[in-house]
Amino acid sequence: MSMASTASSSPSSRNNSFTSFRGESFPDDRDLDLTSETGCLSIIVLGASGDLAKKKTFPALYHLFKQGFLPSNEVHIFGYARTKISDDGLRDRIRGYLSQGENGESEQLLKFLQLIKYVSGSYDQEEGFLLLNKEISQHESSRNSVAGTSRRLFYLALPPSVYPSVCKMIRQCCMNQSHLGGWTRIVVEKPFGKDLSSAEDLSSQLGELFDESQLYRIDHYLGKELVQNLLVLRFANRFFLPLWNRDNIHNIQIVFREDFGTEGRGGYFDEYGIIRDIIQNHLLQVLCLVAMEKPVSLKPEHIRDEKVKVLQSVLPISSEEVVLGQYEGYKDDPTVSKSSNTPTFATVVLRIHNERWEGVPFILKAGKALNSRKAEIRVQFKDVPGDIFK
Ligand SMILES: NC(=O)C1=CN([C@@H]2O[C@H](COP(=O)(O)OP(=O)(O)OC[C@H]3O[C@@H](n4cnc5c(N)ncnc54)[C@H](OP(=O)(O)O)[C@@H]3O)[C@@H](O)[C@H]2O)C=CC1
Ligand SMILES: O=C1O[C@H](COP(=O)(O)O)[C@@H](O)[C@H](O)[C@H]1O
Repeated sequence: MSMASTASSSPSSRNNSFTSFRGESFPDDRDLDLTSETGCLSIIVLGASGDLAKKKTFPALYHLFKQGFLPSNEVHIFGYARTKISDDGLRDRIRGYLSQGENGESEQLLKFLQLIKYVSGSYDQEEGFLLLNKEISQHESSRNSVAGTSRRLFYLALPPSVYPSVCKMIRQCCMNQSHLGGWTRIVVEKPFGKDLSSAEDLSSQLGELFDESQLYRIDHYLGKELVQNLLVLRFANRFFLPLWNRDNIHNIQIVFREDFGTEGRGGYFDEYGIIRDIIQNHLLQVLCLVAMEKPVSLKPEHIRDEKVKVLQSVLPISSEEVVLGQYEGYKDDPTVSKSSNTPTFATVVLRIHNERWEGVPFILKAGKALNSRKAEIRVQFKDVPGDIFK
């Protein structure tokens, strides 16, 4: 049995999910907070010059805009990065990734682009962030918003190495005075750090600056339909329930492949590589959903608890069960170091030591610049006894 999600490579038809696992299907106690959900909203995309911003963040915001969730009289969008470009420069970069009307640019698209302003600055100096704060405050006062009553959402479309300094700058220069009913929230991307110690450091650094309720850790694979459907497939389906175990399943493959390379993303990718970029987060999340026991309920905490048990049952990986590779031409990308040995392809076999999965290999594979673009979960059942088909 194989479940796949194939993405088109045309910019305008890419999957632009903006859902974290705090989506509607997984209600969270924090969603019941009666903090302000109306009034002036500033969305600040940090790293706006980059790949994530153009391929996913701005297109996702555009989808929300088209559906009426980002009314022009309340919302303003700010892009922030070091690259020195104008407002129109940023609009030109993202325009091709936003779905357009049949006759060229729709009025809606033009209205959306007009909501976007760009501010250039560094990630560790006050100067840029003070300027950003000034722009946000100007937008708030133009909407007659009383200081402190408005909402500020900072989306870090940046390599994790700069999260601590960026968060410090936001804390120092750009906070909304939330005691008046508004709020400041921070969305951080995967990977969360580089290894265990950097992840723990990052956690404590962010924890010192923000309350947990202000922090949103995103993994966009959790918003994909195929991934969201896994819970239903596993736990609301009598057909699969009795089969989902070592007695019936021979192996499970969770595969991610892309038919394009890093394309100028070396500033982020080369420091992290395919394991941290894809396997440690997207594929492990999928593995957890495929392998976990039924959670007590759909509450995020209950799902998380079951995922943690799966991860705790994974045996140390054997080096004989790992393959690493780098595609030819990777180092020709000017943003990649000429001496890089960062893997762009990896296969790793994980073994889950528990009653359900003992002896069933979970084969995780991810690669860039391969011959097709697909994300796939392949469940290979055992042969039936007395097979007559060979
Ligand atoms: N690209 C994608 O499809 C997805 C990416 N992500 C995540 O988003 C984050 C950003 O990825 P992506 O946009 O692809 O990466 P990019 O390489 O495009 O980086 C984004 C921006 O960050 C700045 N930047 C890049 N490298 C560095 C560096 N070493 N130090 C400081 N600033 C830097 C650059 O802006 P400037 O120089 O102008 O300041 C760049 O435009 C990563 O954590 C990634 O995991 C998540 C999901 C999908
Ligand atoms: O997180 C990431 O995901 C994208 C692939 O996402 P998809 O939704 O288009 O499948 C990948 O290209 C990128 O390297 C990685 O950072």
